[in-house]
Amino acid sequence: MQDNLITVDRVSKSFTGAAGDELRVLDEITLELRAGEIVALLGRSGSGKSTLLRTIAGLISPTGGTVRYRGTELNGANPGTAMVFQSFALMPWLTVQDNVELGLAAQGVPVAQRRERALAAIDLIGLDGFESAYPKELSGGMRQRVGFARALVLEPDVLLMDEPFSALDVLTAENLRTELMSLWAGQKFPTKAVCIVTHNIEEAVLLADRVIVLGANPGHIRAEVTVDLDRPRDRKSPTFEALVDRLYDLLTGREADRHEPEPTVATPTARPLPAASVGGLAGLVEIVHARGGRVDLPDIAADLNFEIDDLLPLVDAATMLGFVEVEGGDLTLTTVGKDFTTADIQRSKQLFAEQARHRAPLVRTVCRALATSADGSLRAGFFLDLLRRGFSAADAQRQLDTAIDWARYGELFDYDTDTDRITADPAAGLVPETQLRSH
Ligand SMILES: Nc1ncnc2c1ncn2[C@@H]1O[C@H](COP(=O)(O)OP(=O)(O)OP(=O)(O)O)[C@@H](O)[C@H]1O
Repeated sequence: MQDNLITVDRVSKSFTGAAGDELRVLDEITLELRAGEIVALLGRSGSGKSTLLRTIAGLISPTGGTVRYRGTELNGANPGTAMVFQSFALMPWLTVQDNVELGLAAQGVPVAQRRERALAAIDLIGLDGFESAYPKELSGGMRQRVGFARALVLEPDVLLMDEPFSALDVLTAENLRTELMSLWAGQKFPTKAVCIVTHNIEEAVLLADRVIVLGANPGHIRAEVTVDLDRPRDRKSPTFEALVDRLYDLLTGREADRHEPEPTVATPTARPLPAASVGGLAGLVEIVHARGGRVDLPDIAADLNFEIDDLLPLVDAATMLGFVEVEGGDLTLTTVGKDFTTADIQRSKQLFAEQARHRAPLVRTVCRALATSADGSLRAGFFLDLLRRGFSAADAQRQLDTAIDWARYGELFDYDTDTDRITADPAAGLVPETQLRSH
């Protein structure tokens, strides 16, 4: 049996918003990190990956449930972990050597030993000769090497990594991943397990033994997929591609066991609007049409050089509006989607408006509220206040911005910067014309 290092036991986490409202970010997460394995936490933006990783590191305390390290419940920072950050998080005024020594100094390790251990970590991670350099003198890839050395020098049982390659260019990221994997395969790697947060499916399949797929609203475990492929892994092998397809499916498909209401009846907080502009989602529908009405998602992501986080909101938006359907990693154009993309601009706007009004919960809610208003207009703050019950302030604003973008295109309503009000478009027929607010 594998040695269990960290246990996350029914962990939930809520944050308190500015208005005193509670925002649930993690919901009853249970998982184990065991010696000898690399685990990827895969999910879209906002699914709580970073919050979960920080909870494992003991930097955030859970609202419910416990995190245990070797059987002992955490009470502060997890002594068995060290973290590599996406942003590198180096001290600009310290040299490479001093940056790497920092954590050892905090642990009270004597100076001579600190030097020796830091030099070994610097050597291991390929930074030999850069000991006296300052971060600003290094390329992004070299800076992240310092990030790795600084974590590895602590010889943690579990190395935690929060999107460590996503701030690097493609080639640098690939080189660093490959090097990391060969170190992991060798005897010198000073940690027993790795847990990496990523929104990049291929990265997860490339690195991990197990991929834990997180869903959002609130963050929960959707599925766990074992990656039983020999290393080094070949991205082009059919088994690799099949796993990528499966993970795409898990990230885009509906969850049978969760009661996600249909967009036609859901409230704006139960089915948030995906962060997609009209241009973006219309572009995706156009591509699906141009490719014969059916496409493989991983293929278009690769062709367009898109990362999953860029593409999925567009897929979600097009699905919410009923323009495409998703199944098994494939996107299929619907009849209304085909009409939308082939019709003339006026008809296309009309179709968009009809779909948005019925299938985009926030657009529907705003339309209804405007219809019951005295003059077809309401303060934007009214909607923001309502949204703050289910979203953070920034997310509530983003939701309203998306609704306005969609409604403006569909000529349903618009935002008036002078008055800070949302106003029905006379053409939409939401309110009798005699009632409309005059400008
Ligand atoms: N300190 C905080 N206070 C309030 N809300 C927070 C806080 N930290 C995170 N959140 C919210 O929790 C949700 C999940 O955030 P988190 O960063 O964990 O997600 P993620 O999956 O890592 O996303 P990303 O890939 O965008 O970082 C988001 O809606 C975010 O706004």
